[in-house]
Amino acid sequence: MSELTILTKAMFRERKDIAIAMAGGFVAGIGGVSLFSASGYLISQTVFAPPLYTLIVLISIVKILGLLRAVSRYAERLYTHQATFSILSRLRTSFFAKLVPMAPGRLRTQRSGDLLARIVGDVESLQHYFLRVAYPPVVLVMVFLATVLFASVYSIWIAGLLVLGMLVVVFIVPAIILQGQRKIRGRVRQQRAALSTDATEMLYGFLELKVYGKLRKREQQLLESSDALASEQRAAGLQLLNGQSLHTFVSFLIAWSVLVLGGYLIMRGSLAGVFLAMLIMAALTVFEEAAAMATLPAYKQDSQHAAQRLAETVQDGEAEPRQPEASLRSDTAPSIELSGVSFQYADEWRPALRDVHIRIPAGSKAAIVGASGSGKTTIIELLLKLHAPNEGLIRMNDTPLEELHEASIWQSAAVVLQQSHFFRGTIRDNLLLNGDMLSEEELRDVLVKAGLPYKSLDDLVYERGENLSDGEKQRLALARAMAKGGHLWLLDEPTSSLDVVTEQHIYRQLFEQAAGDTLVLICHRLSGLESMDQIIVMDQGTIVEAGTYGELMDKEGFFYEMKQIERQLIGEGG
Ligand SMILES: Nc1ncnc2c1ncn2[C@@H]1O[C@H](COP(=O)(O)OP(=O)(O)OP(=O)(O)O)[C@@H](O)[C@H]1O
Repeated sequence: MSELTILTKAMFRERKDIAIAMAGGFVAGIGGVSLFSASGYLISQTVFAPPLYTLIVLISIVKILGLLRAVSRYAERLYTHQATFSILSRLRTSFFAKLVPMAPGRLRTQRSGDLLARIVGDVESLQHYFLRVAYPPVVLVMVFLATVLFASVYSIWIAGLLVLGMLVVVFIVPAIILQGQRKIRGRVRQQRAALSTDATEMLYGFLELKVYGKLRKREQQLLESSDALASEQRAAGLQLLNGQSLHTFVSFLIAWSVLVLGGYLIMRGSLAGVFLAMLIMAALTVFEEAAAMATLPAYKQDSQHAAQRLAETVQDGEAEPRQPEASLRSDTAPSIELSGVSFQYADEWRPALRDVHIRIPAGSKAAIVGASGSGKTTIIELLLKLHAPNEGLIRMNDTPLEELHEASIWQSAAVVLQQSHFFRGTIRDNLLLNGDMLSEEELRDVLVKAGLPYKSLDDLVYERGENLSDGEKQRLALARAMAKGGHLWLLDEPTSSLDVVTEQHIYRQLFEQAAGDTLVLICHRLSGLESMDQIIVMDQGTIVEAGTYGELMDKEGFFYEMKQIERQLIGEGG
């Protein structure tokens, strides 16, 4: 139950609304019982032709009780829902707050469709915990006890029968339903996760599936997943209906038992006959109030499982690191030093980086080149503190990275990652991710510098930048970094989809803006690296060469070889 602690805490914060809701629920509950009991009594009384004023008083009481029940039920609904939505918003913010720091690490390893279902569905299903699991039994027991107390005034036996009925509907029937729901709900959740993964994959991979002629097969698979989910849901629904029927059966059984017992007590002379209808009506109404107990197990199962999965999502991941106080100075270009850095991704069998030593003086420009998979991106991710090295030390401005608050690094850095994400909105929205206060003029200027002079700030960007070419996406990502600025530039293959002419134009603008800043550029193309202060050549997680362009060419080593191959490929000659 520890996963539900966060829920309990959120509920505690809404204690005022919950207390009002409970008061409302209690008054509505006993109002209902009193209303129907009074009606039963009124009907019985009419047989004795009582004086008119007695009937008037009784009818007025019935009317007042009806009104009281309606008003208090309204208050109960209003406050329970108010509390539920507040709890839900607290849960969402607390869950997302925990999720954000782990985004680069843990979230990448999860199936995105299933994760999406978890984040949205599981948080939503927690809203039922208060409304359908924690709240109803408390109010119900209060109403039951009040009814039992009321019944005991007339007959201790009938009161005892009601207690017995209460125990059965509050504990035994839900326990039976829970037993059945446990298995079925587990299967429903599995199928739902499978369906959302299949749907997400089909949505994202639609074009590839179509081109490779696999769309039909995937559609079939999706339909099968959907049918399987529907059939499990049907089974769960049926089981729940059976549970509700059992509940209704027990309720009627108790009401009939009250009738039989009441008849017996009347015959024995220990109960006045005029009260029998009242007691039967009280029994029927109080069990009707208990209808929520039949659906409670299903909601309990769902909320408990949702809380457990959410807790797993945020707890099993890389532990949220406690952020140190020190900040990277954002007003000057930082120096960078990696000494003996090794790093291995969690589920990988070989290290991505092995004993890497790099020194990038403040304000200098370094290019990292090397074969695909040689660990270049990993270096940028380590510099951004998205992961921590397994061995060795990374320093910025001579301060170890673990002593620097990660947000201060992100704030100082202008970053272009290999895959940038674009949001639905306009070019302007996508440029101003940080809400930076740049004028229209400055934003347009940035677009021109990044090689997008033909784009307007109001041009629409579809979800994930679907309406942009790969080259446009890269230029928009560069424009975003330029708009943000900073004294540390971390650029991971920012121009790999661009033609050489556009690339050179952008580099000129970029280097002009970054003059005096520290810049790390990962690139595959080796042209234009002459101006870099150092070039680091990587292979299989290690540095095989480092030096200026001239030094590396003179050395005729790894870089020289790569350059020769590139020249042959593009027919540059000489
Ligand atoms: N998130 C990850 N989880 C597990 N392994 C990873 C992850 N990212 C990268 N790797 C592995 O780490 C190694 C280095 O990857 P990295 O992305 O740093 O290479 P790279 O030199 O930037 O490659 P490329 O030029 O293709 O972008 C590769 O073997 C890769 O499979």
